[in-house]
Amino acid sequence: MSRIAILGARGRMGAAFARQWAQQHDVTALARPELDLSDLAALERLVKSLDYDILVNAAASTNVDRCETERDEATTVNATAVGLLARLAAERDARLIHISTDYVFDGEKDTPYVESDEARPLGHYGQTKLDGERLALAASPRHVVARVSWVFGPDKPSFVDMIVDRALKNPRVEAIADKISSPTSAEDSAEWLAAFFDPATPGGLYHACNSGPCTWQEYGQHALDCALQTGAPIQARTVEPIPLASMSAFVAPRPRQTALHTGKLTSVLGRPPRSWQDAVADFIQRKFR
Ligand SMILES: NC(=O)C1=CN([C@@H]2O[C@H](COP(=O)(O)OP(=O)(O)OC[C@H]3O[C@@H](n4cnc5c(N)ncnc54)[C@H](OP(=O)(O)O)[C@@H]3O)[C@@H](O)[C@H]2O)C=CC1
Ligand SMILES: Cc1cn([C@H]2C[C@H](O)[C@@H](COP(=O)(O)OP(=O)(O)O[C@H]3O[C@@H](C)C(=O)[C@@H](O)[C@H]3O)O2)c(=O)[nH]c1=O
Repeated sequence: MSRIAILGARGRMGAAFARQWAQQHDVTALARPELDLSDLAALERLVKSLDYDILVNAAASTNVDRCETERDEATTVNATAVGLLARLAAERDARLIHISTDYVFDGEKDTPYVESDEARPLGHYGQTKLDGERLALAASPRHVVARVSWVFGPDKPSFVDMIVDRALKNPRVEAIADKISSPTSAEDSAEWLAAFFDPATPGGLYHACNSGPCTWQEYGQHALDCALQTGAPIQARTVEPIPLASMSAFVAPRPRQTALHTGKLTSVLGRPPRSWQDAVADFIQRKFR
């Protein structure tokens, strides 16, 4: 049994971590009301008062467009606070597991990114997350940075819920068909990341998403197909393709291709993460059960 402190415990990933790990471990789950990452002095006081072997940071400024305008807040929460957490964990010989993103990449590569590929963010969100990664990894070789992408899970709606909800209400739905990445089940990631509770598992940078790339349109179409199989009264059966360039509301530039290669995680787990299709099917079946 490990003593695990989770920050961001009411987020899409943090809530899944808290629920799953509490079954076997001693979990302290902290959300923004208890702990605000933008108040660095309060953060230091509170984290110093905690008892933990593993500190997990799933808190972040995750609104990609807002990060472009609220730049200082994004820098403090996604980078400076992470450096502080990494130092505090290292000082007590504990491991930090910090969650990062595919948006550290510029998306110019045509094949899935590996951990050693150069990161070149297009926007401030990606830049602050990259800065956070570097601060975390510099503080201790035992710390872990897990990059995820297109997260979905039962604790907070995501793109998958949005597309299914639209298709329940409308005869026509559309999604971006010229942007590629690798969806990540929050619940699966809780299972993978538990491998790092063992101090013998090497620290460092890992890509931690479900197996296989897809476009946003393919991701949405598969979610609709799975919802139809459950008998859900879906009106729109086809997700119509639209180009990324048509998303006029997007403030930050989005990378075109950020699928993540999971070979390094596979070597830790002894098996590849299951496919994104299986993980989405499982999620949709439970959503409509
Ligand atoms: N969602 C996605 O598709 C992706 C997410 N990621 C990364 O995964 C991690 C988890 O994201 P996810 O769970 O999806 O996102 P959520 O937005 O669901 O969760 C982030 C949590 O951080 C909390 N938070 C934000 N600012 C602060 C603050 N100043 N102090 C304390 N808590 C704060 C939020 O609190 P509140 O609820 O009060 O706002 C929220 O609960 C993040 O590091 C993100 O960068 C990476 C790639 C893709
Ligand atoms: C893909 C898509 C999104 N949208 C909307 C939904 C939402 O309001 C807005 C932004 O969508 P998303 O949040 O899915 O996209 P985005 O903000 O780009 O999501 C990112 O989140 C951060 C945290 C990450 O780290 C990235 O990996 C990525 O998943 O655009 C559409 O209307 N149609 C679409 O086809």
